[in-house]
Amino acid sequence: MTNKDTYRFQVNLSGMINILSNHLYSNPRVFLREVMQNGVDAVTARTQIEPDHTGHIHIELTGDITNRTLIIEDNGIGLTEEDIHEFLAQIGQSSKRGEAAFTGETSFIGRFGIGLLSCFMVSDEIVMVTRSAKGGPTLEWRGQPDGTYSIRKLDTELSPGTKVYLRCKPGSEMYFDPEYLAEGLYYYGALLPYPITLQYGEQSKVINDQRPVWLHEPELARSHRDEVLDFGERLMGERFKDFIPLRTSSGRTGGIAFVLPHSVNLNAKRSHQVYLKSMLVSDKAENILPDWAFFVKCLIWTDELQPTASREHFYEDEKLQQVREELGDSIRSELMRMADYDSDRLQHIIQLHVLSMKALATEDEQFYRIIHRWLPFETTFGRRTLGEMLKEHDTIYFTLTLDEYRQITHVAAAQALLVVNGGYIYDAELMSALPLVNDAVSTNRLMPEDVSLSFVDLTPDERRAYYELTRTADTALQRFRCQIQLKRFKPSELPALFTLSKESSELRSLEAAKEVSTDTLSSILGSLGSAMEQSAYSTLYLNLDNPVVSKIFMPGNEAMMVVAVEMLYVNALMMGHYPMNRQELATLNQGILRFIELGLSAGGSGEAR
Ligand SMILES: Nc1ncnc2c1ncn2[C@@H]1O[C@H](COP(=O)(O)OP(=O)(O)OP(=O)(O)O)[C@@H](O)[C@H]1O
Repeated sequence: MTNKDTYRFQVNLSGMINILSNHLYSNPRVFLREVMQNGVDAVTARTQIEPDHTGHIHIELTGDITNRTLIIEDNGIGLTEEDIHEFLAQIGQSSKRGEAAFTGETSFIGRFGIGLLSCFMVSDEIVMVTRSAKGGPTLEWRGQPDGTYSIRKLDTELSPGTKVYLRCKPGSEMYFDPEYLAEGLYYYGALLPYPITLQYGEQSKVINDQRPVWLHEPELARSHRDEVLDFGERLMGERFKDFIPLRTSSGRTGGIAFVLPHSVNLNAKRSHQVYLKSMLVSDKAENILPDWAFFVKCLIWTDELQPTASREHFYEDEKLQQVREELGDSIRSELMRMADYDSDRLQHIIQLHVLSMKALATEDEQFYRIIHRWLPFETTFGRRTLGEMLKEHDTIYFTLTLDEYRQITHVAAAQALLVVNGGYIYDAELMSALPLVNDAVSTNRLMPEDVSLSFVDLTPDERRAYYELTRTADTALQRFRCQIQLKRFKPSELPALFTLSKESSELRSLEAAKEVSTDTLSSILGSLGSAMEQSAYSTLYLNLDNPVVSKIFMPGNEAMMVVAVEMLYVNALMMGHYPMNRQELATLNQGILRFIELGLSAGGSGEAR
C-alpha cells in the first residue's frame, strides 16, 4: 500500500437483496409490480420515439408445479449491449431518470435502478432476452444473486422488446401459483394503460380488461354509481355504499373516496390505495388526505407525486401537501353540495361519521355553517341535533368537561335547562364557535356553581329553625374541606348535589398523589397543598325537598344526622366519579357498619316486640 491508494466499494449483492426483501419491500410479491412496471416503462420509452406504437405486456406461466417459470414479455424499447452494461449491471443506475434526478418529473414509473433486484426474492437467476428498438442483435443477459452476469448474442432475430425469465426458487412456489399470480397482477396492474395478458397452458386472459371512463374524469363516476361501487369492491375487497369523486386543480391527481359503511375510531389509521402513473404503488398511503378525512378509504391515481424507494409511500414535500389539501377540498365541497341537493345522504354520512364531520367543522367555519344543524350532541334532554335545539332555544348552555356535566346534569334536567355535554372531543370548541356560524344563537359555558344559583333559598324562619343543625353538619364536613348549604331544588328525589371548585379539584389530585408517594415527595406535595387549602372548598347542597334530607334535619336526630350527612357526602363523591381519599373511604366503611348495626338493632327490637 502506498500513501494514498484509491479503491472501489464492493457491493455485496446477496446482502443487498436481503435488505430489499426484508426491509424495503413489504412482501416478495412486489416483484410482480417491478417487472410489470419495467415493461410499461419500456413501452412508454418506445412510444416516445415511435408515437404510433401499440404497446402490450404478455405474461406466461410455464412448467408444472415443481418446475415453474414466469416469462414477462413486453414490446418496449429493449436494451443494447451498452444499455445492459450501463443500466442493468449497475445497481442504482436507471435509464429513466434523465436530467430529472430522483425527485424531478419523469414519464416513467421507475427511477431508482433497484427494482429488478426484487426478482431475486423469488428466483435464483434473472434471464433477460432483449433487442433494442434502436437496432442491434438479440442479446441474452443472465444475472446471478452473487453479483455476476453474462451476456451472449443470440442468432435469432426477435422483434424489439424484452422477455424476462424467472424460474421459481425453492420456497417461492406460492408466488408462481396461477391464481395467486392473476390476483397479484390485477392488484398492481388493474389500471395500467397497456393490455396485460396472462397465459397459463391453454388459458389466456386480459388482466386489466376494464378501463372505466371515469378514471380520468372522476366527476363522471356520479353517473356510473353501481360500476364504481363494483370496482371498489373488486379492488379493495369491501362493499361500500357511497363515494365521493376526487380531483385536484391540476387534474393530475384524482380518484374515488369511498365512504366507510361503519363508524371508525378517531385514532384508526386510514390507508389508501394509490396508483402512480396507473400502477399500484401503495395500499398503505396514510399521508395523502387531511387528518379529518378518516371516514373514507380512497383509490387515488396520480402522476405528480414522488414515491419513496420502497414505492409504498410518498415524499412529504410541498406537492404532497398541496395534493392533500386539494383532495380534502374535493371531499369538503361534495359534502357541501350534498347539503343543498342531497341532504338525506349527507345526514346519513353525518350520523355514521360524526367525529370526522366535527373535526372538519372545527377547522372550517364555512363547512360548519352549512352542516351545523345536523350535528348531534349529548344534552340534558338526550341526544339532540343542533337543528332540534335551535328550534326551541336561542341560548345554548354547555359544559367544558365531562365532570362538570355530571355534576349538573340531574339538576339542569329537572329545571328544564338544556345543557350540552362539552366533555367530548370537539364539542366544547364547536359550542363556543356556534354563534360565529349562526347569529341567531348565543352559547354560554355553564359551571356547576351557576346551576346551584337557581336553587330556592330557605325562608328566614326556616333558616333560623335549621341554623344549629346546619352548623353541626357543616362542622362535621370541615375535615373534608366541604361546606354545607341547605336549599330546596328539583328533582326532589335528588338528596344532594356536590360542586367542586377548580382549586379543590386540584387539591384532591394533589392529595391522591401524596397518598401514594415517598416521604420526601409527599412533604413537598403537602406544602404545595397547604397553600391551596384556603381557597379549596367544595360545597354539598342538601335538598330539603327530599324526604330523606328533611327527616335527617328533624329535631331529635342530631346523633344520626352527622353520620347521614357524611354518607351523603361520600355518596355524592361516588356519583360524581371522584376518587376518594383514605379518610373518605374510612368514613364510608364506618358509616355502612353503623347503618347495618342500626338496622339490625331496629330489626331485633321489632322481633322482640
Ligand atoms: N423490460 C425492460 N425493457 C427495457 N429496459 C429495461 C427493462 N427492465 C429493466 N430495464 C432497464 O434496467 C434498468 C434497471 O431496472 P430496475 O427495475 O432495476 O430500475 P428502474 O426501473 O430504472 O428503477 P426502479 O428501481 O425505480 O424500478 C432500467 O432503468 C432500464 O434501463
